[in-house]
Amino acid sequence: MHPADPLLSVRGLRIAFGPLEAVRGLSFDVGDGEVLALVGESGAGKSLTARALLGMLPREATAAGSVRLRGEAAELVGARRPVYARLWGRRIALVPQDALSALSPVHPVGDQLAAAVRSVRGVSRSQARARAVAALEQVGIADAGRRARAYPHEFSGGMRQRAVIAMAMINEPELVVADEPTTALDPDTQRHVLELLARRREETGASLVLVTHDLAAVEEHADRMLVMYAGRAAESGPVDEVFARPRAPYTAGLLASLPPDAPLPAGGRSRRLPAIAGAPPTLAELPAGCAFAPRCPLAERAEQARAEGAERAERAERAEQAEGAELARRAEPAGDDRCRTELPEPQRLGDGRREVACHRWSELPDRPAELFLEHV
Ligand SMILES: Nc1ncnc2c1ncn2[C@@H]1O[C@H](COP(=O)(O)OP(=O)(O)OP(=O)(O)O)[C@@H](O)[C@H]1O
Repeated sequence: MHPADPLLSVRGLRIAFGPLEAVRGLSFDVGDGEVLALVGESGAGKSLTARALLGMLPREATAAGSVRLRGEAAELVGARRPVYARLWGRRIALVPQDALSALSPVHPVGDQLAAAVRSVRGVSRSQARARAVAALEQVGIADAGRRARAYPHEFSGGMRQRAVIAMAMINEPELVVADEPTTALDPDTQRHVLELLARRREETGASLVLVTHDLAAVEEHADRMLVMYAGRAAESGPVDEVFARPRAPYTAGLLASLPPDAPLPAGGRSRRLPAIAGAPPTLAELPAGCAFAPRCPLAERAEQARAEGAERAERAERAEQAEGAELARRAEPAGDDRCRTELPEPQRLGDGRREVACHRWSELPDRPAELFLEHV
């Protein structure tokens, strides 16, 4: 890769379990110091994508496509363990969902951090130890010298997650992949841990791929977002632009279900929010065209228009108005069935920083949340 290339470049990534494809041709870049959020409902393929970047896919998964890290000669998709072992901690690191799975229960936390330092740098035991204590201090663990001697089970959930962030950052990797790093925590701790992750990222200048369901966190901490649906990108672009004007109906539906900042109406204890009806398809039942079509108000509107057009044409035909039938057929340009039959490919919009994979993105109204209100 050229020095001007992005730090990470993913092209046509596919991840399958036997005949079932969970990630179906995903391409994206991550620039230096950039925070890219991967969002989308459960099962969209976010975690698998994150794990593919780290060479940590489940054994039974097969991967195809390309993952390149700038400066690495090796193609990382399908790379053998020694290739990744060279990168782990030094160039790429994981902040997992579950801190306990990342920490050994039988060694004090400080020893684990020190071992991580020594695995990468030729420093003495006492230097590594000092570095471990400093790393715990950097993530806001008070009395770090004493706490370094404690075992993971002696830490609270929030402290463990901080320790895992310290571990991921200790050798200042260029790319950190955080897979739902706060889901196991209570909301207040979630906020603090995310802020900490963002601060450490900034201090080290690392790039971050953040897998999350939390759109408020995306708005606050990410530069760009990639919205995934059924293993593909529905939309991607700078966070402020996507939030201000989503282009894919799926993104619009996700954003519409975010609680608004405005206070509740007087006397109201809750408000009904627009929501996307239904659930994503399972891997075994992916629809032929756009996977979102069965839940998409634009696809539904087109379907209706098509049905009405066909009905009018039929009526005209019955009345032997051949000309009328032809006109009725032509009068419904929005009524074609591309959504149900053709997989939408990502298209670049404007200056190329945004992409959308939707046949009907140009039909999305200015206030798309209203499209989803009908489904509440
Ligand atoms: N080891 C596995 N064997 C079979 N299918 C799997 C395996 N791991 C993941 N999958 C399937 O791949 C799809 C994508 O999973 P993935 O965990 O990447 O989704 P996700 O978007 O991260 O969801 P969540 O937000 O719930 O973590 C899901 O349908 C999941 O059931």
